[in-house]
Amino acid sequence: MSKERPMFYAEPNRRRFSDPLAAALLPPPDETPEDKAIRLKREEDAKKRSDYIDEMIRQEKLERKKNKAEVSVLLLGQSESGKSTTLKQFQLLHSPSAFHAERIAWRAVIYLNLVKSIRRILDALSPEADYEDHDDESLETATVIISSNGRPPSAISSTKVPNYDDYRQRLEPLIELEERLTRLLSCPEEEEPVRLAPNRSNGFNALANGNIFVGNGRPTPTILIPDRNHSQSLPVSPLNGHGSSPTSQPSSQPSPIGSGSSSRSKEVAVHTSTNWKKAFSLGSRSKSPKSAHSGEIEGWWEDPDDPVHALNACAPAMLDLWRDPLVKKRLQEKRLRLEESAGFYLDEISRITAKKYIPTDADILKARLKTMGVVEHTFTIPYGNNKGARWRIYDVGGARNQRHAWAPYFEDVNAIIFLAPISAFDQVLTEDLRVNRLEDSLLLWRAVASNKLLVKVNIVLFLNKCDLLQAKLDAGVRLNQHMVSYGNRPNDYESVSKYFKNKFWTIHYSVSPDKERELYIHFTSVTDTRRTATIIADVRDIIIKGNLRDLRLV
Ligand SMILES: Nc1nc2c(ncn2[C@@H]2O[C@H](COP(=O)(O)OP(=O)(O)OP(=O)(O)O)[C@@H](O)[C@H]2O)c(=O)[nH]1
Ligand SMILES: [Mg+2]
Repeated sequence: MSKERPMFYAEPNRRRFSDPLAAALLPPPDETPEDKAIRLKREEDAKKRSDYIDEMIRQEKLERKKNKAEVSVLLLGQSESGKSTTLKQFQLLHSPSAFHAERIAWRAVIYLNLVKSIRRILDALSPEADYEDHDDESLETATVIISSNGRPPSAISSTKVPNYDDYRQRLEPLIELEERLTRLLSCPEEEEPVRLAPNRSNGFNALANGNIFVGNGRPTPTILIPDRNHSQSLPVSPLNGHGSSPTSQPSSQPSPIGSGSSSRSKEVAVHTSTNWKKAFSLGSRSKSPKSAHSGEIEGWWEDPDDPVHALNACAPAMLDLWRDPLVKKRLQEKRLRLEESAGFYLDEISRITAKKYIPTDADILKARLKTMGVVEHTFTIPYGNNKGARWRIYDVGGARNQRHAWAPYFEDVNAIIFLAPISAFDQVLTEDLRVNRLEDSLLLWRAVASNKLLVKVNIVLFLNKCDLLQAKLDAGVRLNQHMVSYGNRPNDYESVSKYFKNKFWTIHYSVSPDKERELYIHFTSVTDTRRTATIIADVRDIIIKGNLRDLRLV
């Protein structure tokens, strides 16, 4: 029989000794056509199974690759555009335990925001304020509506507030409190100049100014607490003349606050590395003998040194001041709109000054800390059935003297979320009172959109502070008085927001090095958690898909 075997069987037969699998797969020599059909069917099924398994393995590899994918997102935009607030929303969604763990610590910032707002009001009420020029510090937290000539109105008020001296006296303890809070938050011994990136030719030089500290690589993350004082131009009043305060800064410390008006007019640097959040968290308080024995949790309200006591004692005076119709009138005359910033807390004085006050999510989202340098946060964000991609979100300082720090992040960033506060059309930059804030946003947007390093980066534009835009237009503020190009179009929210969207879109379209690059535009109010969560989910999908496309995974 073996002799009759055709030649082509000879080779496999020889292989039988070295390759048992090949041998096993050989068709039997006496195979009938029926057997052959059955065998072929069996082999076909086996191949199908094998292909299926191969496909599963390929998918698994793909999934693993996807899971390993890292996404870096840069938050850009001018100062007070809402970058840090957007970051807080990401935290709320994707790192809620870390957000909640820091809840108590935000008390200090909220107290300071409130106290500064009160001081801002008192400064505006002082008779000398009529002759005062608005300097940059005064513009920081309170919106100052600029007149059509681009300058804030100066001495236009006439309403006198008869209780002014009384308010000043009753609120005197807040001066000391402001100093203490600033000191507690700033940890001056750890202060050092912010190192900004080398001055590279990145298209931002024209938009940045001065104060460049050249350092190697990426800058040191720092946060600034904006100071709204403008007391240098004011004669000494009880609220300004706090140099004799027993808690004045010791002269050995590099004074971020200290005595005298000049120290208060400076901004205070707060490094993220100083753990200011820890300093104000529950766990940092030493336990009293009572709590040690009873196991009862001791709250900050039992600590006589906690700032809440001074604040709580001043609450009635703060309430009287904020509710006084003459004060409101005077603020109107001075064209100060405190509701737009830390003034939010003024409507919540009783709740915030309560001894057991715990900041709500909304309070934390409204808390204002100015960022300097670049702060990095990482999250694991799930996508589909994946365990999730590692996201790095960089929150930068948006003030002009911070913009040099952005460029080193351009090279390996996957996406940019650019924030433009469109409610700011009637405001000027703190850094340069000659520059309209919206104009600055448009210039900045042009620089980002045209940047060649960013040609492959997904860009998402948040036209932010839409809630404030709506309120402003409802209050009768006219866009065409600040932007002549708006002409006679209707001054309602729909028309104005559409106009801004077109403006930003046109700039992107005309200057983008890649005309095919998609631009995603959202109208946002990033302090609104529910709506922002939906937008963040959309943005997350866009960025992940874009990232996977770049990795050629989809
Ligand atoms: N009403 C309202 N307030 C907002 C909105 N977005 C931000 N804010 C507030 O505006 C202030 C500034 O926001 P931030 O997020 O600190 O601004 P930023 O862009 O990080 O500013 P820098 O750190 O100076 O670059 C904060 O008090 C926010 O609560 C918004 O959409 N609506
Ligand atoms: Mg910030």
